[in-house]
Amino acid sequence: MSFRLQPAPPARPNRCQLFGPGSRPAIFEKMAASAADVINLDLEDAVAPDDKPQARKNIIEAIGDVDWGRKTLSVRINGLDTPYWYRDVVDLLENCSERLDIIMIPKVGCAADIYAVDALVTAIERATGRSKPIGFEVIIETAAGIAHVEEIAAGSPRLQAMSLGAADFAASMGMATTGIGGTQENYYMWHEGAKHWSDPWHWAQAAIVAACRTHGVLPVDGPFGDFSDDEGFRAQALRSATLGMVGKWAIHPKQVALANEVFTPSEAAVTEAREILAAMKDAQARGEGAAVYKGRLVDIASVRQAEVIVKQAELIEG
Ligand SMILES: CC(=O)SCCNC(=O)CCNC(=O)[C@H](O)C(C)(C)COP(=O)(O)OP(=O)(O)OC[C@H]1O[C@@H](n2cnc3c(N)ncnc32)[C@H](O)[C@@H]1OP(=O)(O)O
Ligand SMILES: O=CC(=O)O
Ligand SMILES: [Mg+2]
Repeated sequence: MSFRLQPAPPARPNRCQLFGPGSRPAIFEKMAASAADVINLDLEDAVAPDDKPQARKNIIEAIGDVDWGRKTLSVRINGLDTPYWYRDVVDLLENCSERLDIIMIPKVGCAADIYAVDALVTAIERATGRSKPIGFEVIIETAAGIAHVEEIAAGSPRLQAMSLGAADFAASMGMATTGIGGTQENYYMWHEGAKHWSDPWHWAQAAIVAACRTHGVLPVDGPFGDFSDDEGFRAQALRSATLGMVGKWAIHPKQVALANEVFTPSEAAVTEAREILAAMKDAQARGEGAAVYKGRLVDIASVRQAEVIVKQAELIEG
C-alpha cells in the first residue's frame, strides 16, 4: 500500500440508479416506489429542449412533494456545453427542498468542469442558507472524459459517484455502433473457425474503477439500452461487478431487480468470505500469515478481498 491510504467511498448502497425524464412527472411516484437505491430525475438528454423549463418545475415540485423514502435523490443537469446547465443549477438549488442529495453532471471532460459547477453550487448554498451540502456525481461519456478520468475523480470533495455513459461515449469515440452497452456484434476475436466476443467497454470501465478507487468515489456502470434483453443486461452487470463497479443504471423499471440481484453479494459469496476471514483469524492465532481454504491459498490479501464482500453485504443490510 502506498503511504497515501486509499480513501473509502461514500457508505451507501448504489446498486441501481433508476432514470426517468423530468418531463414525465406521471412516473415519479413509480420511481419512488421502486427498489432502486438511487433515483435520477433527468433534465438532460431524455428531455426535449422546449420541455426543459417545465421539467425543472416538475422536478422542483416532486423533490419536495414525493416521498422518496431512504433513496439517494439525484438530478441530472445539462452539460456545460449547453445554455441550460446554469439555469438548471440556479432554479433547482434556489427552489427545491433540502431533500435533494446529488447533482449529476454529464459529459464531464476535465476537472475544471466540476470546479465550475462547484463554484456555482457553493455560491447558491451560501446565498440561500441551504444547510445540507449537495453531492456530485459525474458521467464519463466523452473521449476527453476518459482521457482525464483521474483528475476528474479528484475534482471535488463533493464527488460521490462516477458512471460510464456508454451511448455518448460510443458517439464521442466514433465507435461503429448504435447500441447502448453490451455485446457488440463486430467486436470479436477469430480463433479456430469460431467467433469469441470481447468487451469493448472493458478498458473504459477499468480506467473508471481505478480512478474512483484511488479517490474514494463510487464507480457505476451506466445504461443498457435494450431493455427487452434481460440476459444481456445481466451479463453486462456481472462483468461490471467483477471489475469493481458497485451498481448499474436502469433506464426501464424492469432492469431494477436485475441490477439489485447482480450487485447484492449472494449468500454463498458472503458465507465464503466470512469463512475465509475465520480461517485467517485461526491462522494468525497460530502465528501463520497464510492458510489453506478449500484447497487454495488464502493470506492477508484474501482478507482484504473477503472484507470487500462482507462490507458490501452489511451496507445493503443497513
Ligand atoms: C443514454 C441515457 O442518457 S439513459 C438516461 C436517460 N434516459 C431516461 O431517463 C429514459 C428512462 N426511461 C423511460 O423514459 C421509459 O422507461 C421508456 C421511454 C424507455 C419506456 O417507457 P414506456 O413506454 O412507458 O415503458 P412501459 O410501457 O414498458 O412501462 C411499463 C410501466 O413502467 C412505468 N415506467 C416506464 N418508465 C419508467 C421509469 N423510468 N421509472 C418508473 N416507471 C416507469 C410506466 O409508466 C408503466 O407503468 P404502468 O404499468 O403503471 O402503466
Ligand atoms: O448518458 C448516458 C449515456 O450513455 O450517454
Ligand atoms: Mg449521455
